[in-house]
Amino acid sequence: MAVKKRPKTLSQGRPPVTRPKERMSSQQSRTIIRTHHRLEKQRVAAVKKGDAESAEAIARSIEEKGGLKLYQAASKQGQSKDRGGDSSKVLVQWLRDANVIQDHTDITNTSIETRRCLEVGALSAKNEISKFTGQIEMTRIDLNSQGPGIAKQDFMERPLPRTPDEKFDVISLSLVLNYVPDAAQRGEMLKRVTQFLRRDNVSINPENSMSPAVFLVLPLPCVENSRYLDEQMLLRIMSNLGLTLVNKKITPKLCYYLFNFTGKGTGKKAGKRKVRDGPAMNNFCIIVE
Ligand SMILES: C[S@@+](CC[C@H](N)C(=O)[O-])C[C@H]1O[C@@H](n2cnc3c(N)ncnc32)[C@H](O)[C@@H]1O
Repeated sequence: MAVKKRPKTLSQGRPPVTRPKERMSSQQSRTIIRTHHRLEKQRVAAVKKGDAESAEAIARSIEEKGGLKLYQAASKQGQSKDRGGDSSKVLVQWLRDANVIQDHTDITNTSIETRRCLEVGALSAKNEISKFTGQIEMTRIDLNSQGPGIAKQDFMERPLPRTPDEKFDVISLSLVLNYVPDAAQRGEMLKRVTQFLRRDNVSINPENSMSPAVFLVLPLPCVENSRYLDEQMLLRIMSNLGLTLVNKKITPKLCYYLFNFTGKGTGKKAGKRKVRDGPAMNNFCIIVE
C-alpha cells in the first residue's frame, strides 16, 4: 500500500528567518581578547615613538579584526553563567558582608544609605550589582556603550567632580586596568580613580570601613606571573595612593580586590622594576609617576 505523504507545512518551505546564535568557544574568545590587547599595545607603542603611520596601520588592523565591538562580545562571553558569571557577584557579596547592601527580601535596616557606584568598563546594565536599585545608584561608562544604561565615555576624559555629589562611594574597575595598554597610563587611571571617591559620606556609617571603595579585578597572570608586578608590589602601589586592602579573592583565572580609600596616600611614585624573572612570564606593569 502506498504511504500517503503528509502535506508540508508552510514553515517547512520557508528559509529560516533567524539562525540560532552561534556561541564563541572559550578558545575563540581568548584569542580575540589576546589579539586585541597585543595590537592595542603595539598601537600605543607606535604613537609613543611618534610613528603615526604604523599606529594608523595597526588601528586599521584592529578594526579589520572586529575592533572593540568584537572584543566586548568576547569579554561578555566570559561573563556568561557557564563560564563563572559576572565579576560583580563578588563585589555584591562583599558589600552584603559589610552591610552596605541587603537583599530586598530581608531589608530590616531602613536606615540603609543609597550608595553611588561608578562602573568603568561596563558591558551590561543587568549584572549582579545592578539589581540593587534603591540601595546602589549605578553610573556605567564604557569606551563603547553596549546599550541603554551605559554611557559612552572614556574615564580618563570624564570631567573631574566639582562637588561631593558628583563623587562615588564605590568604583569598579573590573578587567579594565589590564585593558589599558600602557603602564604609565594604568598608574594615571588609578590616581584618577581616587579623585572620584567621596570621603564626606564616611560619617554616615563610620563603622563601615570599606566605603569609599575600589573594586579591582585583574587576570591572575598580571599579578602571579609578571616580571614587573607581584601582589606585594600591587598592594604597595595602592597603599601609596591611599587605598588599603579590605577583601581579596583568588580564582584560577582572576584576582579580585576591594580597597578602602583612606585619603592618606603617600604620593610615592612607582617605577618599572623587575621583581622576578622566568621564561614564561609576562611584562604586565603599573607605573605611577
Ligand atoms: C574586558 S572588558 C571588561 C568588562 C567587564 N567590566 C567585566 O568585568 O567583564 C574591558 C572594558 O573596559 C572598557 N574600558 C577600557 N578602558 C576604558 C576607559 N578608559 N574608560 C571607559 N571604559 C574603558 C573597554 O571598552 C572594555 O569594554
